[in-house]
Amino acid sequence: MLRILRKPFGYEPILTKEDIKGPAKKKTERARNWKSVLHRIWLLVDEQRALLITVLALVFVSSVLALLGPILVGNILDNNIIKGEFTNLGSKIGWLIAVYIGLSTALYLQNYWMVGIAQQTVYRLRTSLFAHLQKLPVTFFDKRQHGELMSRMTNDIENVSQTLNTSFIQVFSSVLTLVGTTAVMLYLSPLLTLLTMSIIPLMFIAMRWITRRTSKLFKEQQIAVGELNGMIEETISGQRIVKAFSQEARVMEEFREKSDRLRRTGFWALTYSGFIPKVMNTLNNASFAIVAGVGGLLALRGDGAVTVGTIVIFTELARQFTRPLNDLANQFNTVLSALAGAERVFGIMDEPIEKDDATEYEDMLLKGDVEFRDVSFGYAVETDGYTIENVSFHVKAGETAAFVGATGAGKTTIMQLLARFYEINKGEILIDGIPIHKLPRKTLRSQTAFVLQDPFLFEATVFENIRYGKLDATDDEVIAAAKKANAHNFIEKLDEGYDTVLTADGEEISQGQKQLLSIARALVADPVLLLLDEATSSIDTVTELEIQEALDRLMEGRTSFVIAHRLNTVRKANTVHVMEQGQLIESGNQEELIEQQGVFYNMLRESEI
Ligand SMILES: Nc1ncnc2c1ncn2[C@@H]1O[C@H](COP(=O)(O)OP(=O)(O)OP(=O)(O)O)[C@@H](O)[C@H]1O
Repeated sequence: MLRILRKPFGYEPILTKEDIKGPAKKKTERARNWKSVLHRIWLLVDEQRALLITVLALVFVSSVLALLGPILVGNILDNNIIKGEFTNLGSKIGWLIAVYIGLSTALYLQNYWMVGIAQQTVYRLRTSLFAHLQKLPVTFFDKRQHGELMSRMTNDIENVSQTLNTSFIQVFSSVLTLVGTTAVMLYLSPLLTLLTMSIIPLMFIAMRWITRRTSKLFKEQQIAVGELNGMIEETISGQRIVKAFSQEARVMEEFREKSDRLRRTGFWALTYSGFIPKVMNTLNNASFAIVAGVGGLLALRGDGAVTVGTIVIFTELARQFTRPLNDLANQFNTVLSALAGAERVFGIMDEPIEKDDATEYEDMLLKGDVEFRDVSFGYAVETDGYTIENVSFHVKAGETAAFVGATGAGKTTIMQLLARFYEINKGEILIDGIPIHKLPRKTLRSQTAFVLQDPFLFEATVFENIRYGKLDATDDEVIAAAKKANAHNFIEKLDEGYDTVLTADGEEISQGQKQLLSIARALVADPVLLLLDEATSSIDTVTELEIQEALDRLMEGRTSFVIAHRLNTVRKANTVHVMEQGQLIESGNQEELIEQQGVFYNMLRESEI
């Protein structure tokens, strides 16, 4: 456990060292190949490269002007004020004003252009990543957590954006300023340079001392923020459960505890980090005092090695010297983590996309005759073996095939193979006699519709949600489909009818109504092949009948594959296929299967359908 930092504010050790530091390998978050990352960002800058080079030139100009200012001031002091020589003072002051106006203009322009370049580059990066995500196969999404992908899309891109916006210029100008300042200082007085620099090790020691403490505390604060946010999200989305189980008081207590933990960590993290500018200031002042004191003594000696002007230039340059050091130290981690983020983004953009090499049947209008011939498939064959094995069946155009079997038997897998979400390992799937891998996915999917158990709704109007199946459908077509799907009546009763905006989880409508919307969506799409996962959730009898009727209308004239949970559906199907552990163990129409007195017969008897 952590050592107790201090007691007075009730600070107590909360997390173990491992909690705060995290697993060792997570600590160094660096790009493996930063050169290639930089090169790819350079490519993304695209037609703005000339502007970027102009910005870099401006950074150079501003760094030089920032050095020139104090040098001119020193010169005026030594050669004009002290000597009482005022003839060229006016022109020198004119130059001084010009230098500072030039500096401000260069700084303004470099920031203005850099922000533009950064935003445009990040826009390109974000758009390319999103476009690439759309082309990736389902297998890619299987392997990754959605949260991780969301983080690529948001956090990583935001990091790159921040770095391009500010860090890029800052790092470049800091390096230039450091080099320039050191050179001028060394030229003017090596001794005073040494004295100015003597403060740097002290600064590093002080910074290290503070950051060692703050980084732990900030991590702890981050964890506390994460926990608090997680809890808030959970409580808001689970509000009903909280209320139903009367957990309000306990939830409030837990919230107070978490919020208090955040308060305590926040207090110490900010207190310690607040020391940084104070310590830097003190050390800067010390450096100022040393240079002024020693420089003054040297100037008094009057041998001309150090003049009053030199001291003024030095104190000004010393101030300029610590700022870039500070900036570089601050930017170091930001730049590293942005590069690592960019590398992760590029990693996704390098993932192979789902290619449609076959173009032969691009414009093919399907009839809907489907045949599986000894099809075997596994999600990860090498490690887990086949999920479905040697499956064969034939569904003629316009017929309905029902699939039944225990959970995990492989019914959904058959549907996914039909939509070509995955490629089969053995055997053949023929659609209208054409092997499925020769049919472009777009051709196949544009003539296929899914009606899922838990229909997915978008945060959009009812119109838009139904039109998702065919984007160019007219309002009249949508309404006709809704009527056919028995959805029209309930839609009319919604506050704004077809213009009512639904939320993503469709809270304002019932489960059954969601099903009706999803049937309307499929009707608008007017597919040849219909893949249907019948809902298992119990729905009131009236809605159930409406759904049945809507489904009958939807299935009419199409080849339908139904994962069936209702006897009624099985009864209407032309063929019923019973699956068990990835194999088709019985096939036939209902009467034949009952006659066989096999698995299907037993399922019926035990009311499993
Ligand atoms: N994307 C996937 N990656 C790896 N394995 C998967 C994937 N999808 C399904 N599986 C596995 O394949 C097997 C068959 O699953 P499938 O969803 O086809 O069964 P099911 O008969 O449709 O079951 P249910 O009625 O519960 O939906 C299961 O063991 C499941 O864990």
